[in-house]
Amino acid sequence: MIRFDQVTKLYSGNTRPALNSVTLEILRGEFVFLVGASGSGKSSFLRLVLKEESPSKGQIHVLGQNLSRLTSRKVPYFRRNLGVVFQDFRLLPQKSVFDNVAFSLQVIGKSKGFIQEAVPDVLKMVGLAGKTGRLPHELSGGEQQRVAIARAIVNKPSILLADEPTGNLDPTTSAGIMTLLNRISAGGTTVIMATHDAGIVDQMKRRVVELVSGQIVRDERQGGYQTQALPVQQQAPPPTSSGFGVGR
Ligand SMILES: Nc1ncnc2c1ncn2[C@@H]1O[C@H](COP(=O)(O)OP(=O)(O)OP(=O)(O)O)[C@@H](O)[C@H]1O
Repeated sequence: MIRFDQVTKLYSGNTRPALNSVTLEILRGEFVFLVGASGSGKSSFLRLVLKEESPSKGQIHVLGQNLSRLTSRKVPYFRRNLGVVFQDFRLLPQKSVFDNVAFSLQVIGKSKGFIQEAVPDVLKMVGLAGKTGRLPHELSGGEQQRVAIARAIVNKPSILLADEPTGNLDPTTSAGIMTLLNRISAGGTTVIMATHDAGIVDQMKRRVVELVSGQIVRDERQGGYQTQALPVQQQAPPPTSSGFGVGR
């Protein structure tokens, strides 16, 4: 579904690559958390999947296509298979909830009939059936993110990329958004979510890929936000010790 083969991304003017020889495969239907400090390369990874950026070295395959062979004319068609959600929602402020979602279908030429059916369906799925006429500023942050998610999934993409989707939300609202993303994943969509939210990652117990300075340092099946393998060792002292042997 998504394959990175020794992908390096060096932005012009930088001396250190944002991604450094990253090799990774993500299968259909997986839910993957991308974690790592600010600047470790998470957003760059997502932008490369979307072909918003091109790698400096290495190959990327998404949905069976080698992205280096995808001509710029074909990129908009390719992106129809991918939904994207951001931390700051990025809704159109003058358009209603309905129109924000409908707009993404209008621009790809969907018929009026299709839009009239698909938009209410997806708004119901994200729990906004009663708020279709509101403007974004008349919604809470969590509701705005639900609109953004509805917009991202209304065309039934195979892959949903989420860049810190809970970054602006309180823990309870974030939990609601995660329930929604979980449901989308259960429907067969591959979800890749970059996050700094340790609580969410620890709770979900999904695949965790950790980046440090553009390199993958951990890829765990049911991981937590922080590695379990590093030496935060709280082992019981050996039976003969007094129990105060730390540091010896
Ligand atoms: N368009 C760009 N031009 C130059 N350098 C960039 C560009 N985008 C990102 N970088 C650099 O690439 C590195 C990785 O950035 P990236 O945004 O991928 O990290 P991140 O893990 O998503 O960070 P955050 O958690 O803060 O969003 C950083 O050093 C950043 O300064």
